[in-house]
Amino acid sequence: MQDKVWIFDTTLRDGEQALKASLTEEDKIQLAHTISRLNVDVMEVGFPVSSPADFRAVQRIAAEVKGPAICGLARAVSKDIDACGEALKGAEQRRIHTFIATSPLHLEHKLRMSLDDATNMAIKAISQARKYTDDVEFSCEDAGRTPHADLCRIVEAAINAGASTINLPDTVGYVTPDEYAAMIYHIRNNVPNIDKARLSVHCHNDLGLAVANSIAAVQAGARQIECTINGIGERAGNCSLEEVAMIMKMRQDHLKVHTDIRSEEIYRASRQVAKICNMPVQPNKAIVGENAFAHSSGIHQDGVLKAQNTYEIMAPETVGVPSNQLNMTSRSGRHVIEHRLTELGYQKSDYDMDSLYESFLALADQKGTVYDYDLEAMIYFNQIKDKDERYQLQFVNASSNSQSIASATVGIALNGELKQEAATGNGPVEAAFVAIERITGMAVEVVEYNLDATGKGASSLGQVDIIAKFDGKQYHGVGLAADIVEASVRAMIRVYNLIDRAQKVSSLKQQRKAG
Ligand SMILES: CC(=O)SCCNC(=O)CCNC(=O)[C@H](O)C(C)(C)COP(=O)(O)OP(=O)(O)OC[C@H]1O[C@@H](n2cnc3c(N)ncnc32)[C@H](O)[C@@H]1OP(=O)(O)O
Ligand SMILES: CC(C)C(=O)C(=O)O
Ligand SMILES: [Mg+2]
Repeated sequence: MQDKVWIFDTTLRDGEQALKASLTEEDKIQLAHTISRLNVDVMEVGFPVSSPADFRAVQRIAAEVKGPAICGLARAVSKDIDACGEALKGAEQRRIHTFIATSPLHLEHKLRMSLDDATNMAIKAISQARKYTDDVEFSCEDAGRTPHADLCRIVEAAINAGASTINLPDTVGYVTPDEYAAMIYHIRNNVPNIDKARLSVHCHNDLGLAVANSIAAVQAGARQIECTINGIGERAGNCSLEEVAMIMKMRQDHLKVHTDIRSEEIYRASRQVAKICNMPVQPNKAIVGENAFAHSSGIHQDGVLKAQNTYEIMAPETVGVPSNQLNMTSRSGRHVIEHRLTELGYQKSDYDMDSLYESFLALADQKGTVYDYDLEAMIYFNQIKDKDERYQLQFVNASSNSQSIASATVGIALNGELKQEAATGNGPVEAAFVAIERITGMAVEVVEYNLDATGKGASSLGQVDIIAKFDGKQYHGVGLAADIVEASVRAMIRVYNLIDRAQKVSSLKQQRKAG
């Protein structure tokens, strides 16, 4: 039987500490339900003494969220322990987590006390916490920079006072994996009552080692990892839950431990945390980043199409990602194009791959990603010529000020004939879009609108990216101009031209079927 490693999620405590705006009570409740679906063992959900709102949030989660033990954080101070104990009263399983710093640096400069004083405060706090629950965790803050002998003294005293979990945090993300493992071994071998407690680790990512340190600690005998979804937390963040959980799942053969995490819930939880916490996930983030299961180069795509595990060590579905993604770019090869066209219902006899690939590369070099509708257009028109576009921008005039609604006039050459319309809106971009809608007679739904500066300083160009929906399909338009309204209008006109081309492709397809 393999050992279980407990997963202690602290997204709603340490993770929340890093946010620009604290989470509301409702946000916390929603996320607490999501985190409990991951089947974590313990959820640290706040610091009840810190504010009335945090006290209420912890109290509500304790009453409403079933499954994991609900935990609150408290300094080794009487009023913190009472606040924590009171807030957790409604929980089926409750844990009080109390802590005090033990490193010489923190003792001297922050707490301004000796290790003996800190030890006495810890003993008092743990004994007080035990009046509320049998499940008390004690942390030696900044353990990573604390001499091993000092850690042994305070840990032994904490266990004698009634702590059943001992956490040794690398609070400032300073230590290396071998040093961290050595610390865990030292504590296991030199604290006489250590068998009465579970050893826990809590790593920060200042040097990018939080996950590696946590795994090294597990290999040295730690049996609880403290972590957060997407690795959010103070400064560079905490150890990421999804990464350690998947390391222990995918490398059980080597690590010989397991967790109870329901990995299929990971992606959903990650997206909710990113959204509610307003902390986007970087695209290349392991496990949950947008590119974690995306393949963009021809050799990789060919490999994955032949056998998925050539370039995927885990199936995307294992972490709740619906499927992998094969991006078509100028680094793609013929195999992926053929595969995509087969998925779209084409047979090899419908196109000449060599000439299609040539057009594909030309387009991919020009615009980056090639979409399905581009491929189809290439089949029907062989190549895409901008001069054939139905809608060509002639001019845009927009005016706005802080006191009245904005207005815009747009002129578009439609099959060579100038059409112009004026409209108003909440801002000049909206007004211009309404004017375009009037000219084209078609309403599109803007799903995403992104504005970026290309270049430096005030002379930089505005780049607008629009994802718009029309008739169930999505279209991507990009516009670049010194004026951001013009960039927006150019991006939108691109969308209308893509819709026009898709409509032409679809009527050609029907004619071909009929004839
Ligand atoms: C490593 C970590 O992540 S620890 C958790 C960090 N999280 C937070 O700090 C979020 C919640 N914190 C808060 O709301 C506030 O800081 C409070 C309510 C805890 C305290 O607020 P204040 O009383 O105004 O104190 P302030 O935050 O300015 O200073 C902290 C005080 O706690 C002391 N302290 C710090 N850690 C501990 C501890 N573990 N045990 C006892 N006292 C401690 C400090 O020495 C300082 O004491 P001093 O006032 O005697 O100098
Ligand atoms: C409170 C403790 C566990 C902490 O967050 C840290 O040391 O980083
Ligand atoms: Mg921390």
